[in-house]
Amino acid sequence: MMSLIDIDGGDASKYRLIGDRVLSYRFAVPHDAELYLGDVLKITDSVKGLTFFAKVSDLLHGCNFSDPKWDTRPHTEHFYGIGEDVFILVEAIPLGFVGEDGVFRKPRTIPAKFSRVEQPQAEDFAFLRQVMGEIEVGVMKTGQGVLKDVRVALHATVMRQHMGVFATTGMGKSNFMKVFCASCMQARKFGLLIVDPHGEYVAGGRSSSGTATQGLLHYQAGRDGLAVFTTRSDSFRKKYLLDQLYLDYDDFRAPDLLLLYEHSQPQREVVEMLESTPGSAVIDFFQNTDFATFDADTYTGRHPAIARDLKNFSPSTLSVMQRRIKGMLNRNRGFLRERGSSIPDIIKALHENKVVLIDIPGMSEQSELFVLSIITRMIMRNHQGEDARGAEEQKQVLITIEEAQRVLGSGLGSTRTFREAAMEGRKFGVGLCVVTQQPKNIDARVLAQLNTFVVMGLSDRGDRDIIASSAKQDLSRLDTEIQTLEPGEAVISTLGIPFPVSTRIHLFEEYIQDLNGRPGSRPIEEGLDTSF
Ligand SMILES: Nc1ncnc2c1ncn2[C@@H]1O[C@H](COP(=O)(O)OP(=O)(O)OP(=O)(O)O)[C@@H](O)[C@H]1O
Repeated sequence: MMSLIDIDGGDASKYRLIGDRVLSYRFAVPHDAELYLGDVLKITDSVKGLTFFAKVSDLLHGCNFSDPKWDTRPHTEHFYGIGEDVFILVEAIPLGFVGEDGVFRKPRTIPAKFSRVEQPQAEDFAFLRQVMGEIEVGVMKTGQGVLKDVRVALHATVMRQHMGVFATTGMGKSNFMKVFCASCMQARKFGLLIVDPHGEYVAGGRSSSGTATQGLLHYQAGRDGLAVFTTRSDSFRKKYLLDQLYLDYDDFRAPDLLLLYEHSQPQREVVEMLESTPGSAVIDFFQNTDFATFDADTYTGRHPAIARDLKNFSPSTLSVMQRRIKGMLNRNRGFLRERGSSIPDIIKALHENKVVLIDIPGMSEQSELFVLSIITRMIMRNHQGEDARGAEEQKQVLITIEEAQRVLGSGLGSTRTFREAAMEGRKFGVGLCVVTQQPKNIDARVLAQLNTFVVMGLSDRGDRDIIASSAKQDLSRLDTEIQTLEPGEAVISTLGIPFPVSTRIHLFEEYIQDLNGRPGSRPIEEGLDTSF
């Protein structure tokens, strides 16, 4: 019979590894030991001289008695007592191991039988720290607490390989995105584009639970890493030294209309026909043509080529398109004008590795997608052009798409621009940050392209299953943990970190206070007062 009496005696650990295989460990601990799901433990294999790390994935009651009903018989306690034959069996998932060279590696071997299992000490955290990248988002979580010394940071170089952020509403997605932005402003490793129709990223607002939040401008020490293009009033812009957002007619292409309206087959064909015609020509043609009398053969206006292309379409189809273009101009008149666009400045700021915030508070969902679609297309064209010209250094840009199921769903090709970015972007240094509450409504081919998964509490089993099957690391055994995540907690699976890491995301306000707290940093108001 197995004995749990420790051969080392005294205060030595009674935790000893008894099994099981390369990808799953099992060990027994005393029946009254306090361990929690998600606890990170250290396993010292003194035979091979290796130190393993593992995370508790399950806890079960165990005993050495052959009588299966021992614990339900009357007076059980009286007969047996709760001694060392009654214990807790712990199952754990390996994270990796460190050899004598001090390098952290994926778990490809098994610790020796009866290796000592214990809580890691401060000096052990160096091993976990060495696998982290530059874009800090939180600290490593363990069971009930956190490992304050192990900051979780994503690797900047893998961002072009697309990231997904998955969270049910209220789980802390907005907070995560702001923390991510602040770290990008600090690290300046790639350009990050984010379009905000709610006006909450610039100077804060209210969280989903009603508490006041701060914005990216409050991270005063990182201000050089932020460029804001906004549709807000002159006074707001001047106060915070922001740029005004403009798009011009030539930024527009007919397929952008597909995001704004449902299209019939003939209308779709009109859009496709005009796909590569400059937006200014398309707008001018539709603004100045009377489709009640339009005849391509006798057309004498400024755009004979367009007239020829549209020769075979019915006047009613063309009239509908005319109304839509008028509606599009009306809807977006806050930033869309005939000539003069912010796009070159936006791309320049992205290539200076800044966070570029497009702040369009109060705009409709259609306007948000319209702006995002145009900027995404312009970035893709710019990067494809640079690639063709054989530019020496490839710039990296990450484009955020919030509520991504709207444009990356499995439906019709209404979102070609985004699909193209998802499928081919990485070749040109363009990554997508796909944010959604409903991963199961995202096209599976797009999910398969994502290499970083930030999972923040998904209540729907279908959503969790789809994430587990799409992630490059095995998340299926973390299902219980994902189900029980609290707001602000995440399981992150990413390239460069050899295991899925449970993370307590920083609270944005505390994080920027920490970042701002360096000598020389000033509060936001002070910075503004001295600007004028
Ligand atoms: N890392 C964190 N630490 C502590 N509290 C957090 C953290 N993240 C979020 N919270 C709290 O959880 C609440 C919801 O956060 P947040 O507004 O970011 O959620 P959300 O997922 O963006 O919600 P919605 O989808 O409705 O916008 C807020 O009150 C916030 O303060």
